[in-house]
Amino acid sequence: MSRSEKGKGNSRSGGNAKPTSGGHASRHKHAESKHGPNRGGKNFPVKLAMWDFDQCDPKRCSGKKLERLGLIKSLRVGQKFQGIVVSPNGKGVVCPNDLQTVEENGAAVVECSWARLDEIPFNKIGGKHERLLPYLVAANQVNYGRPWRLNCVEALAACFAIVGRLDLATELLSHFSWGLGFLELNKELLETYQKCTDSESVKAAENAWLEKIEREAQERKKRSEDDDIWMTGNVNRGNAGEKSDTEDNNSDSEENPTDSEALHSSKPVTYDSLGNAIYGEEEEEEDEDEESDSDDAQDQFLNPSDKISNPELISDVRGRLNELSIE
Ligand SMILES: C[S@@+](CC[C@H](N)C(=O)[O-])C[C@H]1O[C@@H](n2cnc3c(N)ncnc32)[C@H](O)[C@@H]1O
Repeated sequence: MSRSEKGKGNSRSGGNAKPTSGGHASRHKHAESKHGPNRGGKNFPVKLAMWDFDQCDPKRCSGKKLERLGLIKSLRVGQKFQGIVVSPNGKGVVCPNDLQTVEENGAAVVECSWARLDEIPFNKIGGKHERLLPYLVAANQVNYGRPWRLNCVEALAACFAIVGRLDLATELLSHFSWGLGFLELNKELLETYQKCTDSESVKAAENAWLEKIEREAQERKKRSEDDDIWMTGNVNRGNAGEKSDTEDNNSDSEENPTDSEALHSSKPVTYDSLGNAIYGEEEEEEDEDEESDSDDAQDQFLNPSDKISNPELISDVRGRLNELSIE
């Protein structure tokens, strides 16, 4: 029986989705001509594998790119993997104690769409060492800045970095123009996780980080509300914004608008990493970034805590926690 026939048989007994079992001939031809023979994932120091359910845009799919490069091997439904399986179906999180398993048996991912996880027959794939990833922020062009939603190459690299093999993480990500930005964006967090031991200690570090960024967001919100009340001045005086001849009110001039004016203006307010409010001009820059190539857009948030200190993102984080059944 050929490999693809075996895959078909197994996927029938599993869920609805069928993995592509290594892709069709033309893709292999492409891999051979451009990057040398695809040796089924043998071009990397440790084993890399994926179950590919062919649900993503092939042009943007990091798993397919790794396959074209001959770095990763495709597994079929029904086939289990002995190394660390980084999966939304994981129970514990990847931890430094996983180092030996990674070095001896490698790491695998599930190449599928985040929107179609319910189609994946998780009971027919995976292995003994299925793991979630702790809180990390995506740097890829599709989900840039989103916590937990890493793509396949980021997920594999995160696993390597957490177990202390930053060399493998760097090597893998260097095949992607935005790749090393992932390590930069998550530097502090990855260093924190690397200092842990087991799954529980990584989880504790993750919770401490989440509490910290949530506390910071609350503090910024409170500071902005306090400033607002303070700068509004004595409402009993009526003409709070009117110029007077006293020195105290000199800053209320057109040339030097107060924070209150800025806060009440229609211009949007953003915050820098120190919690300082920035009014107006920043928005234009962000718009430019949005329109520009997403590689440039990465420069916006180099500190993960900056990105998450935003009420919308906090609720996004909570949403992801629920989606991934993380307490
Ligand atoms: C849902 S797929 C999306 C792949 C994407 N289309 C790409 O181009 O790579 C990403 C895979 O990476 C792994 N992954 C990413 N983030 C994860 C997390 N927070 N916990 C566990 N696994 C994760 C899982 O194997 C997951 O199925």
